[in-house]
Formats: sequence, structure tokens, C-alpha cells
Amino acid sequence: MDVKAGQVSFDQLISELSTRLINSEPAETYECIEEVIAAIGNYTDADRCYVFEFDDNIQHMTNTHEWVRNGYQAHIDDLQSIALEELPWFFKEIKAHHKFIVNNVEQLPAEASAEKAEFDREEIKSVICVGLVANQRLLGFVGCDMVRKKREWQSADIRHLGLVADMVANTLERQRTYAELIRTQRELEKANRMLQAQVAQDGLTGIANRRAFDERITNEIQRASRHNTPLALLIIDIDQFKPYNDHYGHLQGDQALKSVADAMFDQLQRNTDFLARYGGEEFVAVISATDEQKTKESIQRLLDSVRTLNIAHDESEVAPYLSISIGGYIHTPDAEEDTESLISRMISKADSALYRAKSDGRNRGYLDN
Ligand SMILES: Nc1nc2c(ncn2[C@@H]2O[C@H](COP(=O)(O)OP(=O)(O)OP(=O)(O)O)[C@@H](O)[C@H]2O)c(=O)[nH]1
Repeated sequence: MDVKAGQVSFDQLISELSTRLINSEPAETYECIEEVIAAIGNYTDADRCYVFEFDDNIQHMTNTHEWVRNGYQAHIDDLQSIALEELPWFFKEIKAHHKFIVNNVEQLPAEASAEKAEFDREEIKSVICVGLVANQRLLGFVGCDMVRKKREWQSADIRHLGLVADMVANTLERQRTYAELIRTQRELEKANRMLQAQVAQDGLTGIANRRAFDERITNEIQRASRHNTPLALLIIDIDQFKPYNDHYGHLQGDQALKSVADAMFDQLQRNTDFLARYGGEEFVAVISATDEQKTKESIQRLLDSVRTLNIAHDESEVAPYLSISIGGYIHTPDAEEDTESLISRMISKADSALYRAKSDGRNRGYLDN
């Protein structure tokens, strides 16, 4: 093959390989680079062809890809994380010139004794390496070894390997950017999840807030209407909380609100139960797949849970401790019913039951249906 024809067919090979690399999915990139170095190894009649990557500060290098001519020794496994101190002359040369070309390993200068020993170990007679540079950063290098015989590297060899180096460097850079993108995306997703949780959570008590309640009641009504099962809505209000605040102070009032929320939350542990702070000293509970008897038992358990907290309330006209009143409404939603208006109706029914409980002396719960 004459020089010109060789150049044309090499350029064609490079162009095909680079199209493959450009179109490769990130997961296929590794394999694609393997194919590239195999093609170059074969084309240039080398005995070994490889890619090394540096760490961020160019203190270590690792052999990431290797092609070896049939019958020759592979070295990728013993060339992992090689420190600068192990091959100082090589690091210095490649950093300074982005090239490392040795026609005859026998003629290496005295200061390259560590490199000479390493090349002898690998039986290398001639070697050529070209830096992988992307965005003015040296990422690593691609190289070829001659083991069979010495070789006088020609300017065409340097040019060929330079083209391959450009291609691999751009691919690695693209892969790094992609990995960075994925990492940023993961962080964003995590931040989003945390934000979502915060958006649905009441800041003081840590239980669900009104926004989360709106979402939950809508879903539960739709589910109950599909399964034709009753759904209970309870409105829970702390009794005589204004005198409590006035007497014990707002901070202690906050503490009492938290304790009441915790105690009620512990009572509603089934995954069909849901408790939210509705606003101020008012809470709301949704109990799905229930019936009148079970709902009454839930109401009683909620009243008892707050009573057993035994939070002193000297100003209460109801009891010597902080108590709650509950109004509930139980209903089997119908697929024909409009969810929005059903929610309003359930709230208004539960509210009037609560009003009756308050009027009848508080510290009790009533259920309408
Ligand atoms: N400490 C504290 N108090 C709150 C908070 N939200 C609402 N409140 C208080 O809750 C009290 C509610 O008082 P009212 O609506 O008059 O009712 P009440 O005194 O509980 O009387 P009844 O409900 O009729 O038994 C008000 O004093 C509000 O300031 C809060 O986040 N922290």
C-alpha cells in the first residue's frame, strides 16, 4: 500500500470508528473504545495498544483498556493505579509534551531507569504514547508497544495515534459530563423528594398538613367509591385551648399541640388511617375501610390517648387535664358523587357533630351518618 492510499484508508477507519463512538450509548462506550484500540493495534501492526486514565491531579494512572496481539502477554491487571513516584520520568514527559516516543528502549537516558525496568518487565522494545486532552485537561493517554521488534516511529504513526487520542479524549469527556449530569440529576431528585415531604408536612407537629389532607381525602373517596366501602372523616379540636395558651403561654401551648398530635398519631397506625393538622388547634383524621362500630372505637381511642397524656389544664371548665372533642361523619361514596362537593359535605357534617360535642360539654366525640 503506498503512503497516500494508507492514509486514506486509515482516515476512513478513524471516521467509521468515530461515528460509532459518537452514536454509542454511555453504557456501550467502554466496549466501543476496546474496539477502537483493537482496530488501531491491528492497523498499525503494534503488539499492544491501550488507554490509560490519570486521576484528577495526575498523581496516578490506570490502564483502563488494552488490546494485545494474539500470543502476547496482557498487562492491564498489573497496571492499575501506578503512582507518579513509580515512573517519574514518564509522568514528567507526558505532562510536558503530551507525547512520549521511544524508538529503542535500550537508549533511554539514565534518569529513566524506573521506566527502563518497567519496559523490560513488559518486554517492550519501542513505545509511543499520545496524551488524551479535552478542554485543555490531560485525561490520560493512548499508546502502542512493540514487543516483537524495535520500531522507528514515523510522523504518520504519531498523526494516527493523535487522531485516535482526540477521539477517545472527547468520548471520555462526554462520559464524564454524562456521569456528572446523572449525579446532579440524582441530587436534584433527592432534594425534590425532601421538598415534597416538607410541602406535605406540618412544621410544628411533624404530621401531615392540610395540603396533604386534601390530596389524601380525594384519593380515599375515589378508592372507597370503587370498593363501595364506608369512609370516616373526623374533625378533632382541642378544648379550651385559648385559656390554656393564656395561662401557660404560647410556647407551652405549642408543646401541648405537639404532644396531642403525637399521641393521636400513635393511635392511628393502620395504613388505612390518616391524621393531619387542619389548622390552629384543629386536626382531621381519615379512616378508610371502616364501619360505624370501628369508627366509634377509633374515636374513643383518640379521646383516651389525649386523656392519658394528662397535660394539666387548671383553667379548663371541662376537666383538670387537656382534652379534645371530636365530630365525625361516616359515608359510603357513590361513583356518581362529585368528589369536591362530597369533601365539603363531609367536612360540614363532621363539623356540626363537633359543634354538638362541644355544646354537650366537650371531651367527647359524636358521629353522624
Ligand atoms: N400555642 C399555639 N396556639 C395556637 C396555635 N394555633 C392556634 N392556637 C390557639 O388556639 C386557640 C383556639 O381558641 P378558640 O378557637 O377560642 O377555642 P378554645 O379556646 O380551644 O375553645 P373551644 O374550642 O370552644 O373549646 C387560640 O387561642 C389560638 O391562638 C398554635 O400553633 N400554637
